[in-house]
Amino acid sequence: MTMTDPMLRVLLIEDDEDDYLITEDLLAEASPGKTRLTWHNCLDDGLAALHRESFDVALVDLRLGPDSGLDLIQQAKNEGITTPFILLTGQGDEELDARAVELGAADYLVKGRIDGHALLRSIRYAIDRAVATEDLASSEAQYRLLFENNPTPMCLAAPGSGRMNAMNEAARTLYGVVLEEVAGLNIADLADKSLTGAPDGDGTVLQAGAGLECHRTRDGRKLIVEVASQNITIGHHELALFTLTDKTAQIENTRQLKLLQRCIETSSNGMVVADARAADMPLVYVNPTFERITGYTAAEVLGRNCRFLQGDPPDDSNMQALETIHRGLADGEEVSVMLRNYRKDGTPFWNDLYLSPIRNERNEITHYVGVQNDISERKSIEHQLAYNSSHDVLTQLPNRTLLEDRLTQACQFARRYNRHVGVLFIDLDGFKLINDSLGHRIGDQILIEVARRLKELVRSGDTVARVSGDEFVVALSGLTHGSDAQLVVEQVMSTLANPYRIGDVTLHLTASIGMTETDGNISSSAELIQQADLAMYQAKQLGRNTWQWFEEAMNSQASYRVKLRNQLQDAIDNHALTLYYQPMIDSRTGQARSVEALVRWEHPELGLVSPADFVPLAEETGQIIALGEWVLDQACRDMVKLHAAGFRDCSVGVNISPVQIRKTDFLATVKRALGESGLPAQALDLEMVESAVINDTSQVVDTLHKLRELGVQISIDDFGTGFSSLTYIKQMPANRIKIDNSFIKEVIKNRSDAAITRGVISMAHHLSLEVVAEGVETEAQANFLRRNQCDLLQGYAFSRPMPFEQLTEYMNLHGHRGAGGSDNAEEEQKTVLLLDDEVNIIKALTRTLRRDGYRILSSTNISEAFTLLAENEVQVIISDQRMPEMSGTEFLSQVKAIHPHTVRIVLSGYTDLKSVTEAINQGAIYKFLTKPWDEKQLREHIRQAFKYHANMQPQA
Ligand SMILES: Nc1nc2c(ncn2[C@@H]2O[C@H](COP(=O)(O)O[C@H]3[C@@H](O)[C@H](n4cnc5c(=O)[nH]c(N)nc54)O[C@@H]3COP(=O)(O)O)[C@@H](O)[C@H]2O)c(=O)[nH]1
Repeated sequence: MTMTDPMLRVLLIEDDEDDYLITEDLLAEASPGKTRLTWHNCLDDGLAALHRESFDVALVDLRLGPDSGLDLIQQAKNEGITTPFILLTGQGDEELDARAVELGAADYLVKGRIDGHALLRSIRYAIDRAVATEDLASSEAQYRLLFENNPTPMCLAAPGSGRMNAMNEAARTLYGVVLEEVAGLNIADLADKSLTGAPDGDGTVLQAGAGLECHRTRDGRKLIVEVASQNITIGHHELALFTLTDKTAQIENTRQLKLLQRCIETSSNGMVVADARAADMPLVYVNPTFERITGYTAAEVLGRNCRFLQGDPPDDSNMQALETIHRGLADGEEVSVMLRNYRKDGTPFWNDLYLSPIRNERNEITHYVGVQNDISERKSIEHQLAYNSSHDVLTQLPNRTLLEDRLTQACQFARRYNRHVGVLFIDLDGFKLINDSLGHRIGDQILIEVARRLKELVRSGDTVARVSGDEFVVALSGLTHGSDAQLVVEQVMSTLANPYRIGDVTLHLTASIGMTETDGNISSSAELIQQADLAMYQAKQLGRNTWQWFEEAMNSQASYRVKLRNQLQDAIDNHALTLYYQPMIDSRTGQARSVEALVRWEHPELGLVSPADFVPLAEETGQIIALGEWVLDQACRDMVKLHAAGFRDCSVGVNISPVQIRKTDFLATVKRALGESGLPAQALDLEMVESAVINDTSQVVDTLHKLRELGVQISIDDFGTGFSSLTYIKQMPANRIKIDNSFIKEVIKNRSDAAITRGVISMAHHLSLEVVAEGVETEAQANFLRRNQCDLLQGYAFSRPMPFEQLTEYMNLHGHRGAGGSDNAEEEQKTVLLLDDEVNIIKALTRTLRRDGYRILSSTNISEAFTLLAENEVQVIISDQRMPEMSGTEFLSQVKAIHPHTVRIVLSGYTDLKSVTEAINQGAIYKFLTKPWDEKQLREHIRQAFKYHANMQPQA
């Protein structure tokens, strides 16, 4: 029955026509005119009708000729026919009834037992059921469609076992599962089994009752899934419905966003965001660094345009930068500018600002982000560097670069206005000495003071510059005449000569000044400085503390010196130097027992160059250090060879420049030379002029003492030409004095020279020093010197300086083949005299010293001691201080005068400081030892005393 056809359309498939007629009657009786019955009498026709037409119900007889109504129903169902069936049979049969229902028949009626109403009721019931079943099927299909096509991935699984019942397409796509696989899956198969515990959702909000799980797709991709489940019943089945929302991308995005936020928050750059669409572009975000740089809090600035940073009134220096910003804003482009901004407290800072537009998907500018960097510190360093590159840090004076600049300007001015420029090159005399001896702190103070005095002296348009350590330049501009510079130089000289008071120290300084002048027509300002420098050098040569004008000839001298200096450096580097040796002859034996090493330069063009020509230059340039080291090393090596040839007692004198000895590592240099060559320290004699210690006492004298302790010998060279001050001689722990050849030259004719020579020999001997006469050219000179007990003679009379190869030959003829210092031979002669009025002390001392094998003489009274000294060769005397006849120091003072070569020691139980100090100062005693004595120490003192004596003595 349809809306268009109100008749009930009934199909009867029945092989018995009577039954058809009966059925027709029954229907007509029960529902007259309301049914339309169609009859077919066999299975095939019935089925064809069912396919062809639409019926509300089909009544099917059980027996259809050879066929069964049940087969028809089954076939019809199989072929998709949904028409409800009622099975008609001739008899009741329960089994048949059940089978019919099983096949989908709506009812089972027994023919002959039903009336029209029952039939109609059964038909209506069958139709209703069919409609209900169809409705249900359609609703099921709708739900399946909804499930299958739901965009949210979903699964249905058995609640207990988790066996998968269904997975919708979204879920299958998500996990990469094909439909056929679903039945074999378990809900647990979706989870990532390598991980335990819930993943970090990074604050992702989940629906109530849901949880996050780590899952894996079939191809191994990791998923973070929000899983929610609920139990549902479908049909009579209890099922769990899982909704699986993929949160992987969302969580990753959240993480990225948070990271980005943290970066912005912790950035060392200030960051601001302004809303480009709101009126006046207010700030909508500032990061903490912005707050730190500017001093404003976010709350104070959000909603405001950031121009408040530009100060009130706005800083004019920002004009150009602001223009760039406005242009960038108008063009929607990025800009980078440097702004002078102001913090909340009003202090300015340099803001290195980078402004960039942010666009939305439609390419519209929505915001501007500004990245700011406080570069105030960098700016100030740049400023400082710029200043330092043109100024001297210590004195704050312009340096050479700025000086040259100013000189160039001064020359331009001079050319234009017909004026002159004067340049004074000032070098402080002996400043290095002050620096080295009093320390850099005092040196620096002096330089600052010099700078101050010079600045005070010149006019404002003039320039005072510091061009190196102790060198200053004064540039005088706009002079009417070049010679006007002379007026200034005199003032400079006298100003600088005023005393310098630095703390407790008062110092006097002079300066050597070179001057030049120009009318401005020069090729470069550097040339002008160089001219003044050359003139200054000339002033130095003239004895310092003076000034000198530049002359053209100085240029060629200077270039010769520069050439020579370079060539000398090559000679040092390429070992083009050589050593000559000149023997020193023992005046008593006539044998050579010492030699002096004298350096020579084998110059490719000039031939053999004398050290007199290049040593002073090397001293000036500092090349003497490398040169001197080479000489020392070579001399030690040569001497070891000479010793090996049998001349073991021969020592070598090496000239040491004051520049060398002042170097703090000089001691180490000597030790290294001795160590590397194997030469005994006693065989090395360092010859130095007395001026080496002048003004520079403490450090140099200390070094000399340490050298003496090593056993190295010290000679005072060129004695008589310098101060010949006894104070210096006393300070220098020397063994020898070398009388300068200027005294020897005329010694046999000139009474003064003879007197001086005799006096020096005598004084030296009284100081237990050996004397060498230099420049002995004649036998007569030699005889005079011998008669006056000069110990050693050196000069052309015996030999000129010669190369080492010749020296060996010379030594074979004139040298002394020494025993090489056999300890036993020396010890046999070692005699010590003990003087003490207490016998027990004598005995105790004898016991102590006997162990060292000395010959021991002793006495308890002074006159006997004098007798013993006259009769015996005594080297060391130990005397008591408190004796009845006279004090020990008095006794030893007398002994010194008579037996100067003895080594004299006081051993005392009490200390009269005054007499002891006097005795020591007069050189009467070598050591002052106290009673009671430490045996070991005493023996060591005596051993040292013998050694000291041996070193003092001319070698036999
Ligand atoms: N710092 C160093 N100075 C050195 C070194 N080698 C040499 N010098 C010094 O150079 C100066 C010149 O030395 P030189 O030309 O070698 O002259 C020496 C002798 O040759 C010369 N002499 C020797 N005997 C005579 C003589 O009978 N008559 C005479 N007219 N001259 C003679 O005297 C010079 C030795 O001088 P001195 O050193 O003072 O004993 C000179 O000052 C050398 O010191 C070096 O390696 N380092």
